[in-house]
Amino acid sequence: MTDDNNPNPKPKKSNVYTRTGDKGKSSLYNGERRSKTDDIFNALGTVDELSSCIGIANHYCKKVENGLEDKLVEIQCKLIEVGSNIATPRNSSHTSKLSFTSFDEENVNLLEAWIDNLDSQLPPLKNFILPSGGESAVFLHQCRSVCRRAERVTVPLVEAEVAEQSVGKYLNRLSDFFFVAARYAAMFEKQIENYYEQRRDDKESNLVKRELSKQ
Ligand SMILES: Nc1ncnc2c1ncn2[C@@H]1O[C@H](COP(=O)(O)OP(=O)(O)OP(=O)(O)O)[C@@H](O)[C@H]1O
Repeated sequence: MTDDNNPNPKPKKSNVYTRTGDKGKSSLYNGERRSKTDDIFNALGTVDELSSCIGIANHYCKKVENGLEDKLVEIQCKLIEVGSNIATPRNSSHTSKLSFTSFDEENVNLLEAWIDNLDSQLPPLKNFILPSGGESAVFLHQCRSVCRRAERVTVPLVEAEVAEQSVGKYLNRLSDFFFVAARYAAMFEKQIENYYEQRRDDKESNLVKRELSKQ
């Protein structure tokens, strides 16, 4: 019997897996093979994790149409470019690959403009915020803290001139964006934001709850 007549043909092998990474090594964008324990893969993996968190946050932002949706997708695209920069060591890659994966500092300026715009609408902050404020806000806070970890694991690569400085700046500014975006999302949904307030009398709770109101 030929394959054409087989009622249950085996599906064609997927190219999702090549098995080349089974022994714990993988490829950088310049073709170099390194252990998956390398700092570069740690940073790439953390940036990828951040993008997944943004996907969750955006799922909730879309439900309420709070206006952050397009920005979050735009950031996910930029994180692909951050990953390409990290995966192409500045100090050991061909010039053509370097220029193709350069990360434009203009991306940082755009984030700053978004931060300024959102922050100008928020009430000023006097206390530490506890991640709170509804579904969109809490996932945006998670994005903020995962982003800070992505920054921590990327900084040594920037210091070693493996990744560009613009990438370090972008991740640093991005956690600030998530902070204001989380507060904005809570305000948009008229949710309660929880704050920590230091009290002298330790019988009293440190928790303060406040609804955010538009400035
Ligand atoms: N564990 C990991 N953490 C972060 N980045 C990774 C990891 N594994 C691979 N990568 C990066 O992501 C790219 C795609 O990953 P993929 O899983 O296809 O690679 P692989 O494990 O080397 O291959 P395969 O899964 O086909 O055996 C790799 O080329 C590498 O740059």
